[in-house]
Amino acid sequence: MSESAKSKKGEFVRKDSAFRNWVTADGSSGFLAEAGRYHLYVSLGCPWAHRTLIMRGLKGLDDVISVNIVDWHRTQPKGWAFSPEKAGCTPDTVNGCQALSEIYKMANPDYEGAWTVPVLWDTQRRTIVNNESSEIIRMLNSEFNAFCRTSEQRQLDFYPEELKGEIEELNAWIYPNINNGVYRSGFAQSQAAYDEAVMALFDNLDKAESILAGSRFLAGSKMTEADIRLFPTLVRFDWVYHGHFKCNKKMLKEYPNLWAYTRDIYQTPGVADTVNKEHIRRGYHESHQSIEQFAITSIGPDLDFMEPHQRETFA
Ligand SMILES: N[C@@H](CCC(=O)N[C@@H](CS)C(=O)NCC(=O)O)C(=O)O
Repeated sequence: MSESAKSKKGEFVRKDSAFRNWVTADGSSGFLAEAGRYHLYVSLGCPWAHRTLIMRGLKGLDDVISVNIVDWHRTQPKGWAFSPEKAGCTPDTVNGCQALSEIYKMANPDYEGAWTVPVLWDTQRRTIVNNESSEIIRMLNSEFNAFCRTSEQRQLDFYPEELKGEIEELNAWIYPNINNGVYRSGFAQSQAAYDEAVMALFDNLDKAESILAGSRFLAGSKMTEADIRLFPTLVRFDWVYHGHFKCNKKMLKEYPNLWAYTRDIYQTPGVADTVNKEHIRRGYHESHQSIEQFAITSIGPDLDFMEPHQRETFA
């Protein structure tokens, strides 16, 4: 289980991404925003890569930034590979590589970090611009406005000036407790680490549920980056986190507001096409088989055996 992480005391810790350059509208960073120049490598199972596909879809950049999709099954030690013969997977149409590791080596022959998705590749300078999803979505939100399909999509700003502070606060709360909280539960290597992570996860889902009881989106009436970052975790919850990652105190669909909110985002034009149930389910189950060895006892669902049964009304 590399998953770009090390464990101490059985806790799961995610490593930082290595490539941190920025594409800008004016090219001052050395990476000018241009149509057809940049390319995304993603896994449809990966929630971090999923953010980038959602932002690309919402901003109408499908024809501007091309995408390749890796095999849902990440094998060891090869990592992500291209398996165009499998449903929903593509070849590497830009570099003709067999595995994502080759793309990292092209960008930096000395690179020794994890070969993670998403990767934003520059076809002109033939290097990785950035492999940190939170930064890639910021670039797609603001730097490619000249190329959005419609003027409405050009106007869309998921990180508006007046909400920046609130969005940063939401991100700082949601990332460790929910986005990464499911991983901290699923990848825990001790019962104590799991117990702590799973309790915190559900406490924080309760908190999100109460925010969404009073507001359509996390930061008010408009969808923001914070929603785009929460949705990939929620859409995976009942398919994989509930069972495979043992986040099974409740199903997402038992939270009326979180479940309706997830459907609201799913039904937003451009989003449903980014959700692939088979890549998500098979990706987690086939890529993370080793987690079963830790024999963690799951929290189990909340059950109220004292709820009135009314069976006595039968004759
Ligand atoms: N910080 C990165 C994390 C990306 C990440 O961890 N991706 C996982 C897939 S969900 C991966 O590619 N792991 C491969 C590995 O760790 O070897 C981001 O948000 O972009």
